[in-house]
Amino acid sequence: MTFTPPAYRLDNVTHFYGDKQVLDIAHLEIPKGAIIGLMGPNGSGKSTLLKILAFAMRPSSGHVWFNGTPQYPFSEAIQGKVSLVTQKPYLLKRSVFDNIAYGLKIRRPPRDLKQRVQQVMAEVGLDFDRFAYRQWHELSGGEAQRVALAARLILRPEVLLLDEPVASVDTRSAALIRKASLAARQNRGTTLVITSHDLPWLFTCSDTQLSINNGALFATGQEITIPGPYTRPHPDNPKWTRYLGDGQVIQVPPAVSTGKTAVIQRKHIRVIRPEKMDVSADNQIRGQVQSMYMTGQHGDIMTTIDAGGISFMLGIPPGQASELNLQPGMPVILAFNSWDIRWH
Ligand SMILES: Nc1ncnc2c1ncn2[C@@H]1O[C@H](COP(=O)(O)OP(=O)(O)OP(=O)(O)O)[C@@H](O)[C@H]1O
Repeated sequence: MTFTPPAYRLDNVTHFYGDKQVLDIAHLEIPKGAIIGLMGPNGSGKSTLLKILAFAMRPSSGHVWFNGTPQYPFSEAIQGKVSLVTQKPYLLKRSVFDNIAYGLKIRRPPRDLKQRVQQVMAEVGLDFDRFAYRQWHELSGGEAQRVALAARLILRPEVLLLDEPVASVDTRSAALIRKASLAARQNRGTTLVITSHDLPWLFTCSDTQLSINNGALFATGQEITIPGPYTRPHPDNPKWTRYLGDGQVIQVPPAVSTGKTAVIQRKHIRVIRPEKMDVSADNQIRGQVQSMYMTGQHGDIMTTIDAGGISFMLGIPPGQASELNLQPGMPVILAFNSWDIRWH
C-alpha cells in the first residue's frame, strides 16, 4: 500500500510581528488536491498564513512539511511549486500577453508559448483576440485579477494560494475565477487555498472551510462568528449582550477573558417563519434573507441572512427551504440559545 503525504502539514506554527502574536496553529493538514476556503474577520491572520504556505515567509516557530518533507531552509525548487496571488495583484507595465508569458519566458520559453497563453486565457475567460495585446492599464479590476491568475496557472503550480481574489471584482469575474480554480484541481490536481470575505462564493468553490480567528484555526468552518463589541452586564441588563445595528439584542454567555470572539455552530441555529416563535430559545433575532445558492455540499442551499448588520450563512436542506417557502428578501427569525455560543 502506498502512502500519499498531505500537501502540507503544520505543527505548532506561531508567528509574531514584533511582540504581537498573529498566528498560533497547533496542527493543520491540507490534503493534495483539496480546495480549502479560509475565512475569518479582518486581521485574523489569513494573509500571514498564506505567506507561510507560499514559503514567502518563515514562521516565528514551528514546523512545516511539504509533500511529507520538512521545509527550511526553503529551496528555490519548492518556491516554484507553490504560487501565491496576493490581494492586490501586481501586473507588469506591459501587455496582457507579456504579463502571462513572463514566468515561462524567464525560465525556458516553450515552443508552444502562444498556445499556452491562449489556453490559460481561455481558462480565465479572457478572449485572446480582444485582450492579449491590451496594456495593463486598460483592464478592469476583475480582468486584471484574471490576468494575474492566468500568469500563475501557466506555470502549473502544485499549489495555488489565492488571497481575496474576488474582493474588488464584478460578479462575472468572480464566477470565472471560481471556474478556473475548480478546473485547475480537476485537470491538474492542483491544491488550492483561497481566502475571501464573500462567504457564499467561497462555499461554492471550496470543499472544506476553515475559520481563523485571532490567529487560531477553529474547527471546520461550521461556525458563525458574532463579532463584538459585547456589552458587559449593568443594572438595566444583567446579561452579556451584543447590540445589533437595528436595536435588537443577542444574549451571549459571560466572556472568560477580553479579546475573545463569540462563535456558534450553524447546527444550533434554527430558521423559522416570522410569525412563529420558538419558546425554547432565548435569542429570537429578526433577519432578512439576502441570497440563496445551491452548493455541492450535501445539496444544501447556502442561505445568507442579515440580522442587524451581522451575516448568518446557513446551509438549509432543500426540503426545509421549501417548507419555509424561503426566498431572497423574506423576513425570518433566527432562534438560538445563548448557552450554545462559545468564546474563541
Ligand atoms: N508586516 C506586518 N507588520 C506588522 N503587523 C502586521 C504585518 N502584516 C500584518 N500585520 C498584522 O497582523 C495581523 C494579521 O494580519 P493578516 O494580514 O494576516 O490578516 P488577514 O486575516 O489577512 O486580514 P484581512 O482580511 O484584513 O486581509 C493584523 O493585526 C495585521 O495588522
